[in-house]
Order: sequence, then C-alpha cells, then structure tokens
Amino acid sequence: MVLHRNPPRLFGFKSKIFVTLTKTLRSVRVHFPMYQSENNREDSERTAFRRTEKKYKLYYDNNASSKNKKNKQPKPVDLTEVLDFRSILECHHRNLELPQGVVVLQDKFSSPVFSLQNHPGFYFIPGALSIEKQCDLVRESLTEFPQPPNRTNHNAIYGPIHNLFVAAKEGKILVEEKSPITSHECSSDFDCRDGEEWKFFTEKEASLRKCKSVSGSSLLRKLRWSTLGLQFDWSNRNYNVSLQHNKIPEALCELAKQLAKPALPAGVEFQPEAAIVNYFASGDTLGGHLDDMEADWSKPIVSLSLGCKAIFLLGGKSREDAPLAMFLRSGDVVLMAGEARECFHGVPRIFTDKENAEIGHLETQLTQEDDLCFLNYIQTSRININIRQVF
Ligand SMILES: O=C(O)CCC(=O)C(=O)O
Ligand SMILES: [Fe+2]
Repeated sequence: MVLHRNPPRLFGFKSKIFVTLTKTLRSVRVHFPMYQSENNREDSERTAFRRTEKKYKLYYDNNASSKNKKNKQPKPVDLTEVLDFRSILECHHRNLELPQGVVVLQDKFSSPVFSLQNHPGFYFIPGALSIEKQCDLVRESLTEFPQPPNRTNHNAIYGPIHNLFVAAKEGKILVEEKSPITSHECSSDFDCRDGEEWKFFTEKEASLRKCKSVSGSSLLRKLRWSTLGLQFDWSNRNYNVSLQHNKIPEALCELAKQLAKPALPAGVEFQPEAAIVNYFASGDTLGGHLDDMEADWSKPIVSLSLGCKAIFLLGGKSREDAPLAMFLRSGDVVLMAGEARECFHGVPRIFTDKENAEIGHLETQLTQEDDLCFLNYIQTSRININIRQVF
C-alpha cells in the first residue's frame, strides 16, 4: 500500500479533478496507486527517482510455489549501495575514518552528527534517541498522537475516532449510527459526513445493530498518518489554522528543539508548530516528494525513526537526479534544512522480517504485560515523526 494522505473520498467522484490538480503541483508529495500501477511500467520508470524507488520496493517472488501471500518470499534486493550511517559511525569510532563525501560535524554531542558534502542542509544523527525514548514515542504515537482534535487519515470517512489503539486491543468494532448532526454543525468542510456518527461497540453489541461496521484492528492496520499541532489539510495542501488543534506535547517539543540545533546558527531556536506521524506496515511506501508548505525553509524538519528499519532516498532538486539510498533504523534522526528542503525524498521500503528489521533492542525493552500490544504492532511496523516550524 502506498501511503496517501488525501481524504479517501477523493478517490470517488472527485478523483479526476484531484489527479489533474496534483499533476499540476510542483511537488506531488503523495504517490497514488494509479501512478504506480504495475501495468504502467513506463510511468513507474519515468524518472531517476522512480527507478531507484522501484529498485528497493518490496516485490514478492512470482515463482514461489505457494499462492499463500504469507509464505511468499520477498524478492532479494541488492543493498550494497545503501549508505549505512551506523557502520560509518562504528568505523569512525574505531579509526576516525570517514567515507568520501561524509563529514562529521561535532563529537561532543553524545551522538556524532553526519552531513554530506553534496547535500548541504542534510544531517543524520545515528542512534540519537535512547531506547527508553524510542519506547515512549512508540506508545505515544499509538495512543496519544492519533487522539482528536489531532486528525488522521480516518477522519474523512469516520470523523474523529477516540481511543483507536485500545479499541483495537479489546476487539471492538466501529459502527455507523445515524445521528441528528447536520452538515452546518461540522467542524470543517472536508469533515462532514451528513448525519453519520461512528462509535465503538463490543462484537456482540455490533452484531445486534446491523449497521455498517469495521473492526478496530483493521482501522489500526490502516492508520497511515496523524497530525499534531497545527493541522495540515491534505486536500488543499496548506496548514488550516482555523482547525481546532492542541499544541505539540511539551516533551516532543523540547526534544525537537535540542535535536534541531546542529542545523541552525548559534542562538537561533527551532519553534515546533506542527508534526506528521507516519505509520508504515510491510509493503507501505512514501513516494518522492518535497515538504514545501512551511514559510521558512532555513528551519529544519526534524524527522525521527521508530521501529522497523527502512530505506530512505535523498534525491536532488529534480526527480531526474539519482537519489542516494540510506538505512533508517529505530532511534535515528534526520534533519533537513536549507537546500536539503528543496530535495526530493521518500521511503520506498521498510523491512519487517526478523533479520532485517533490527528492533532487537525494542523487543528486550517492551516485555511488560502492558507493553506487549505495542511490541506486537512495532514488530511489523515503522513509525516516523517529523516535526516542523510552520511560520
Ligand atoms: O518516513 C520518513 O522517514 C520520511 C517522512 C517524510 O518525508 C514526510 O513525512 O514528509
Ligand atoms: Fe518529507
């Protein structure tokens, strides 16, 4: 599944208009399934960025004898060209050597900060987040961050959903109920669902209601994004300051301010105002895009990785520039500021198999009874939190 952040109803009658609109935008941050269709091979290989995405994307071996997807083997991928900042860090610790084009910024920081000669404004901090911090952020990303008034990809269909993670854990079912709410009472245009209201019920209660329903666990699996702080309106591609919102939680704000420092001149402080939390399951990708809706590009985007290992592609200012592939592991932090903000980037692959996911440290930490549900989720998922200053 390709990560898409537009309200799904746009795939209905509005889809043609929306496709035309998005094609005219300079940066299409969203990849639509129809753009990437396997039937449309030419299109998927059109640019250098697309070709590299295709190289690393998850494909299954067609020749595998079993038709059962669970037993299908992923096609092997050549990972020899993927930059690995963890081994660069280990090597640097051993003998202070660095590969050509990689620069180390500061060593007094507990984790060194790497930058790339060819990509000014891009910074990589391997293992910047402690294991405890990673676990806290995984828990928060699943319980607190998707809570209303924060919006998620589910808002457009179901309206605000409270306590999705707990409901999924308890086997609850979301059921549609007709209510007297009328359109003019809705909080925003793109959130109106003409008198429908969805509520969680136990399986037994839901079966008695005979209404449209969907399981909490299926909704959790399909959770693609949530937004914190100022809310981003994906259909209009702007921050809609009139939407009700909470400030970014204090601890996340402080963390982002600290982490942003290497990308800012001394004395300039980062002001976190909005964040996007991306949830990836096996096979999910985030297509090449630019993040260009913020006013001041000298301020970094602070991007935190949690859970399964991923491949991140850092391209140039054109999709024709061949991107650099690098691994992103749980605890790694990326900063993109200045010129790097004009560079296309995306995530073509996450690794959910035991050998490649590299989440052993989370598995040893999340052992308490209460944590098993988080462990269960993160063993086959990746979460990315990227924090922005909007104005
Ligand atoms: O998942 C990632 O590491 C990158 C996310 C990203 O680029 C975005 O949300 O704009
Ligand atoms: Fe991005």
